[in-house]
Amino acid sequence: MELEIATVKAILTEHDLLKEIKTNGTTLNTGVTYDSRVVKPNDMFFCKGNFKPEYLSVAKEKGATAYVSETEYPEGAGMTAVIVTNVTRAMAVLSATYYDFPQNDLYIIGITGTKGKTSSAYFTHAILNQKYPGQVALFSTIDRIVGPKAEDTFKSDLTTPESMNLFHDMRRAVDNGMKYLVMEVSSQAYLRDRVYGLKFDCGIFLNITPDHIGRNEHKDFEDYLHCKLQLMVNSKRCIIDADTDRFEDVFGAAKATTEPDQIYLFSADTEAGGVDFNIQDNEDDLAVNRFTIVDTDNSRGLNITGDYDLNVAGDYNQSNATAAIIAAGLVGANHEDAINPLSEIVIPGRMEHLEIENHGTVFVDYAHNYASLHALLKFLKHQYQNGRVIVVVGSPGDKGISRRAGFGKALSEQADIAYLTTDDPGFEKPEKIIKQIELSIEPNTVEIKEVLDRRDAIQQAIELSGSQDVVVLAGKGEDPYQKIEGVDEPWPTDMGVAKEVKRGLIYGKTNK
Ligand SMILES: CC(=O)N[C@H]1[C@@H](OP(=O)(O)OP(=O)(O)OC[C@H]2O[C@@H](n3ccc(=O)[nH]c3=O)[C@H](O)[C@@H]2O)O[C@H](CO)[C@@H](O)[C@@H]1O[C@H](C)C(=O)N[C@@H](C)C(=O)N[C@H](CCC(=O)O)C(=O)O
Ligand SMILES: Nc1ncnc2c1ncn2[C@@H]1O[C@H](COP(=O)(O)OP(=O)(O)OP(=O)(O)O)[C@@H](O)[C@H]1O
Repeated sequence: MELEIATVKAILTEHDLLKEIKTNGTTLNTGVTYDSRVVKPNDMFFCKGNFKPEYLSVAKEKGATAYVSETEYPEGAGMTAVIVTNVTRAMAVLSATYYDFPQNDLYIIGITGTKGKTSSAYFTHAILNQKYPGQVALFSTIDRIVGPKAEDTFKSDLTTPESMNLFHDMRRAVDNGMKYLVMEVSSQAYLRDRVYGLKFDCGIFLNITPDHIGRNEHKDFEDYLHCKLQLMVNSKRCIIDADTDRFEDVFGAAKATTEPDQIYLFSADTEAGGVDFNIQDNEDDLAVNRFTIVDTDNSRGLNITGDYDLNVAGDYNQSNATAAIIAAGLVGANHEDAINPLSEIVIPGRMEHLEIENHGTVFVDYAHNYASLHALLKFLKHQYQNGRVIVVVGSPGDKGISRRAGFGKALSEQADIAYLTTDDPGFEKPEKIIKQIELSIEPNTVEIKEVLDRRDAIQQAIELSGSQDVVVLAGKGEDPYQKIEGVDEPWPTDMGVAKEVKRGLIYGKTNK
């Protein structure tokens, strides 16, 4: 792979991003990076985000010969300086060029929504992989799959990677023979130009509720919505959950660039008119999640109507699965292709459960804002009508401030006992975060217990529970870290702790 300076000039000019190029005579770069720690000789270095000029000095020392930046730096003297109007956009278009436009060899399905992106991505991947084995890549919050071998699956750092990593991983996927890519598209991906210039073959919009507002994220809800809508604007086909808040905005964004016959709507409201597919909920308890997709408009020609059993509980997962079934249906997967993968699928950290004799059933779930915690607790409360809903939850520091009030509200509405504890406090004090959640709990609705140590909180919640109760460990899913003051402290996962407690209860000792 290489990038000629003449090509850099042409691409940046085409995208109206070039201010000037001050060349040091180098005409070709053999590598690209935005991290001085991994620079190799003759790399092109991108100065982005919370960049510090000393990183450029390090990059130069290690042999980088060109840099791309919005301003010229004395530290870059002697290097080719590519000065641009917007460095994250420049990084996106130049990364696509460097990796030789892998997107052109992939059918790309992008999924956005405040909740359900990962679940829908796993459902879509599973169905397509059944139809086209070994040809479907997945870029999700949990895993990235870029090929059929074990070494082609690895953990993700971000929901949607930085553009350079995105195109790098797409190239790997294409070289490994992948033909389809299912990827989550966070609002941050648009805010930070991670998918700038990318056209999606199919875009899915699931839902929107307030989240991701605050420092480092969106300035307000309208900005959050605006970013999410960009997936509809940039998709050739659109699938929309018609039950979403702000439906008219979402539909409007889709219609702006997509012909009506390429927009597919579905609804969990069986009475809803004007949609292409209705979801009929046949049974949604913990053992069975059974639904039927009813086609209201046979002219769409997809062979996906019929009954489905979903292995992941939660009525909201019927909507996530329907979006996935339609998306896969658009590239040839039919009802038969979808039945088995959906009836077997397991998604790490989503609705994982553990039975503990004489104590409650423990659920580990990634619910970490109002909408998801509310949906989860409402579902479980309905399932465990004779028991109590005991929730262990905290809220992360340094981001998603609105989640704190959201947790308080969801707990007030559905929980019986709440253990307020630590979850990725970052540079904030967990006791302060806990107080903020507590202040949002309606008086006399929930019994509140403050237990700062998450391990203790989980243990106490399980020990307190009786056989009819449900214990919900919310927010972390299968996350193996606690983020504390800039350090990722290893965490045995919520399920790991629950299993330890179970062993302790069985063998008469705890493993603390
Ligand atoms: C606000 C935000 O999105 N920031 C992302 C962004 O940060 P940044 O560009 O400022 O980078 P930085 O890590 O502060 O460092 C500045 C630059 O200096 C470079 N550097 C740094 C140190 C050094 O020694 N040398 C060096 O060159 C870095 O490589 C970087 O290019 O680029 C970094 C990668 O370069 C990301 O890790 C970082 O994500 C942070 C950690 C983050 O938490 N992002 C969240 C908000 C996020 O993106 N979430 C969404 C949504 C998830 C959801 O829907 O739930 C996601 O898509 O994951
Ligand atoms: N459609 C939905 N509506 C409401 N809640 C949902 C929905 N889908 C999933 N959830 C809840 O949200 C949690 C997270 O789901 P999932 O990981 O699929 O969403 P996500 O959009 O990828 O989340 P995030 O952006 O936080 O990574 C689930 O564990 C479940 O509790």
